[in-house]
Amino acid sequence: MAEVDHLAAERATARFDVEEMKVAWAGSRHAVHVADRMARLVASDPVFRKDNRTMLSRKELFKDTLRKAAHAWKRIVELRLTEEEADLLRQYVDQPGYVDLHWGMFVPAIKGQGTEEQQHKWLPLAYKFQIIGCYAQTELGHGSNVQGLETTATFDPKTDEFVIHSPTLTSSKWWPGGLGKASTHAVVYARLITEGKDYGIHGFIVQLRSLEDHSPLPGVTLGDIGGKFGSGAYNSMDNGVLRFDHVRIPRDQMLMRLSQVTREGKYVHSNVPKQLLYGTMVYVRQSIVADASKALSRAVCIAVRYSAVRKQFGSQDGGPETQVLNYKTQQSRLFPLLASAYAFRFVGDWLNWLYTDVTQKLEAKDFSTLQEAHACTAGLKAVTTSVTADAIEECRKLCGGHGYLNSSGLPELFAVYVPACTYEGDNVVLLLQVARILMKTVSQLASGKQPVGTMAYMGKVQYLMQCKSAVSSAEDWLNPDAIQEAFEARALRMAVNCAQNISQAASQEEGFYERSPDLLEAAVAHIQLIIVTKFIEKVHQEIPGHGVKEQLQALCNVYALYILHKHLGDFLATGCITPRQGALANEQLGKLYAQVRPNAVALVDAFNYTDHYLGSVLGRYDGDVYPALYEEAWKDPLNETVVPEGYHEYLRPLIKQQQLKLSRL
Ligand SMILES: CCCCCCCCCC/C=C\CCC/C=C/C(=O)SCCNC(=O)CCNC(=O)[C@H](O)C(C)(C)COP(=O)(O)OP(=O)(O)OC[C@H]1O[C@@H](n2cnc3c(N)ncnc32)[C@H](O)[C@@H]1OP(=O)(O)O
Ligand SMILES: Cc1cc2nc3c(=O)[nH]c(=O)nc-3n(C[C@H](O)[C@H](O)[C@H](O)COP(=O)(O)OP(=O)(O)OC[C@H]3O[C@@H](n4cnc5c(N)ncnc54)[C@H](O)[C@@H]3O)c2cc1C
Repeated sequence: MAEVDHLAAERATARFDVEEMKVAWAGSRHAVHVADRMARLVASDPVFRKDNRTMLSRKELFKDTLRKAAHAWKRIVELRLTEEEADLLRQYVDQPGYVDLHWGMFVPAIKGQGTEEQQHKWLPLAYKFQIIGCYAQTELGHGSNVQGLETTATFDPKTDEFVIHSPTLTSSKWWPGGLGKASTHAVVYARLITEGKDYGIHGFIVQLRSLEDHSPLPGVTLGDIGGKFGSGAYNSMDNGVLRFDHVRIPRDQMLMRLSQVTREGKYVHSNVPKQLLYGTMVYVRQSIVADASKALSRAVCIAVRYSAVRKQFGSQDGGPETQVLNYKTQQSRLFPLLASAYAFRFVGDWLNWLYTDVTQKLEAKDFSTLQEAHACTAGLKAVTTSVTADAIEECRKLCGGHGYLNSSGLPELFAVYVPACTYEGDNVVLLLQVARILMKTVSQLASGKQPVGTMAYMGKVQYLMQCKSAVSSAEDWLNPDAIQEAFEARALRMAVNCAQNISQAASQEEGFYERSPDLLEAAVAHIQLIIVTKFIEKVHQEIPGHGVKEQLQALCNVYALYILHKHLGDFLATGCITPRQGALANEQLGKLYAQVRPNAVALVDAFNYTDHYLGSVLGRYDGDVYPALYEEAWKDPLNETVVPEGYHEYLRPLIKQQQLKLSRL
């Protein structure tokens, strides 16, 4: 705890119990305690220091990542941490590295697509780090279009092996994290060819490097793909390139849970949907949604605390300067982001529940919710990452000039975060998947088929296509039913409009292609409806703690009315609300910001982030920003010498030359 709390006055104005809000944010009292313990464990360990990260060269940064990963593993083993604790510890280490892909994709791919026998063989090795794995799907020529991958896995019945080959330059695996330098193994996605027939993309476990000296195995060419956006940031990750020259692997290294190749080379597909092959991506997409709320809340925490500390311009009578957080423009830019952080947290929790539920159903051979899981994970991944990436940049601007310094933590957070809009599915490509499912659902309405899950509202088509909002005062917008109805009507009408336009095209495919920009917006409207709905449902639950429910209610309204205001064109164009009702929503939004203002600092305190995890001099808990900024500047390598290197070669001759010229005048 800080000795001098420059934000004490802010904390004193909070009208709710911060400790109970921590519980609401984390999900349970247990979750708060575990997270707290792990965060402090990391913060107090000098190996996990990260304040110098942006000053390291790529090689130093990579070595630092290896050191941190090894040390984290040592601590996990020494302290016998549970899986939950270990995950949190890695999160607080806060440096992207090969372990993210090992635990996040390699292990889940084997769990999801390997037979029990294969799991029994490979998982214990992975769990003990006797092998290190990555997920090698994307190629130089194709990422989004998975069916377009070119790597081949041709079965050779003579030797009972698959021959893995990269037939073209564009078939080189390109991007997999952990592949470049660290992984010994990969789950490689390749076209399965047997008995002369191409059966499409399947997963194979392939060893890449020697377990003795880490050198590439014969026929394997691999390395790192090069430096990436920003200093520090995602450059700690060894995203890699990989080519195979007729590399042989035993037949039983094909992941055979969904389909098999027999000893004779016969292809057998189990009676399951082929999309289960994409299961690892679905799993990671849902975890990326949870991650979005973490990244967004970090940026917002920095911007809120700093905005409370920073003062600009005085009162007209020469009194004290104004905290920039008191400017209405600052509030209208910042508070919707604060509300979004909470919204994403709760929708992330719900998505995690949905994913668990779908997984259990799949195990019982019930595939009925697969489409719902795909639509929700793809759509929520796309919307939450796009918003978060933009929001981090907005938080940088909200911090003025100091936000541009590395020591603010925001440039690195942005650089680390933006690829989330691309990896695990480009956001536009994913939203078009949602749109495809929306169009399918609309087309089935006429046949009387009742939509289910998050599409259930579309079943109210008769009502939602003609309903008119009853809002007649700003306060009416505080009614969750009014909000819910407006969002449902907007989403449905946008989808139906798209479907009608598509039906006028020469073919469904051509119509979809022509209308894809509108479809994107319809998909966003549907996903925003899900986020609003889940926030409203959360607030309806019993939430203990003085004032906690009231604050969450206010944030829920901020989120919904901000989206309504931002996308007013949609609501007006579809006739869901009138211009007057739009103006009333904006009026209410202003009142809500005033309600949030005294609670703002406490609302970000409830994220319970240590100064180490935040990694920002602007976001310090104690608000003592200026001495920290001043001190940080002196740590820059440029300040190691008073006179810079290069002075004698370039500056002195220049200055002397000018002096000489002047003296000749
Ligand atoms: C400051 C420091 C901070 C440190 C913090 C550290 C954090 C670190 C976090 C690390 C997290 C992540 C690391 C990044 C790792 C990245 C990994 C990757 O990127 S792996 C590669 C991912 N690749 C993709 O996502 C590719 C995207 N493309 C696709 O998913 C598909 O190809 C698709 C869906 C676009 C098209 O597929 P296809 O052509 O086969 O399908 P159709 O469109 O024809 O659809 C057919 C049919 O299938 C249904 N479908 C499609 N996908 C799925 C699915 N996943 N599940 C279920 N069903 C699916 C689709 O709806 C159609 O259904 P139908 O009924 O036939 O209409
Ligand atoms: C940091 C990072 C880490 C990654 N880690 C891994 C990993 O561990 N393993 C792995 O296998 N891969 C990984 N990837 C690859 C990643 O999954 C792909 O980059 C991603 O799926 C996007 O595919 P792409 O690069 O082919 O983009 P493209 O599909 O080429 O996208 C280019 C543009 O075309 C647009 N576009 C493409 N298709 C359509 C369409 N049908 N309709 C409209 N517009 C379209 C996109 O919106 C985009 O604007 C990683 C990528 C990054 C950046």
